[in-house]
Amino acid sequence: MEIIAAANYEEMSQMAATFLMHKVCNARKVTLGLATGGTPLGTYRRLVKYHQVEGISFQGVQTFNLDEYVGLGKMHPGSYHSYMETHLFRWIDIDPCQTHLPNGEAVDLKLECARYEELIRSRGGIDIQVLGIGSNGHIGFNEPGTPFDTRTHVVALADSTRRANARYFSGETDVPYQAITMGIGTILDSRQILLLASGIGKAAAIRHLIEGNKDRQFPASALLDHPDVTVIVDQSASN
Ligand SMILES: O=P(O)(O)OC[C@H]1O[C@](O)(CO)[C@@H](O)[C@@H]1O
Repeated sequence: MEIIAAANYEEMSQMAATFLMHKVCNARKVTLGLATGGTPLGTYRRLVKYHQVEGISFQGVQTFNLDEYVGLGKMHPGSYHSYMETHLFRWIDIDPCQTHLPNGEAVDLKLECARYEELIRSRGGIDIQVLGIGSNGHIGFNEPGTPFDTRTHVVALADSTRRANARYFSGETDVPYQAITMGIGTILDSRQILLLASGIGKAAAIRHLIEGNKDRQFPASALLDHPDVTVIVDQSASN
């Protein structure tokens, strides 16, 4: 695991965008695994700039997002479909047929998880998976206690996660109770992983990760088994 220290959020975002652009520019086709939340927003802003200012094309890129809330329509402002459209997809020339998220409105959620898992596999797997980290160590929506070999599945969200994400809704009561998330096993299948952490609220989680003890109660520690993980942390997250 390579740990890179950035001075601040802006530098972390620039480093992450450069890392991703390197892959996009050097391969005819690339599959990115994408995350939501506050952390990757600056990275996405920079990817948009690479397209709009430098003319870099995303036509050879396909994407798979980590997760989606159960019960929210794609157009719901709190959905991750909506987040991705607002912050990235609508501003770049990516083919909409090449952007994938789980369908949180599926009638049969188990079937939807199997479909998503199979789609990732049949499309050749993920080249680089971008991850944020929850203050409790969650990756995607895999909460503490999740076995490290899980595939895409439905999860009950931890109260702390619902509280942390209430800022994207009109209040905590509006935050869904369940989500579909790639499993930890699905994430570990990615050929490369780029984990980003910013802010003092992530410092304890980053310390825990760097300590290097695998622990099911700390989902991010599953990454210790992966051969190609880069972690970019800003100064406040590395304290
Ligand atoms: O980047 P944030 O907003 O701190 O969120 C961290 C993590 O929490 C989630 O938003 C889920 O709660 C993940 O998607 C994200 O990686």
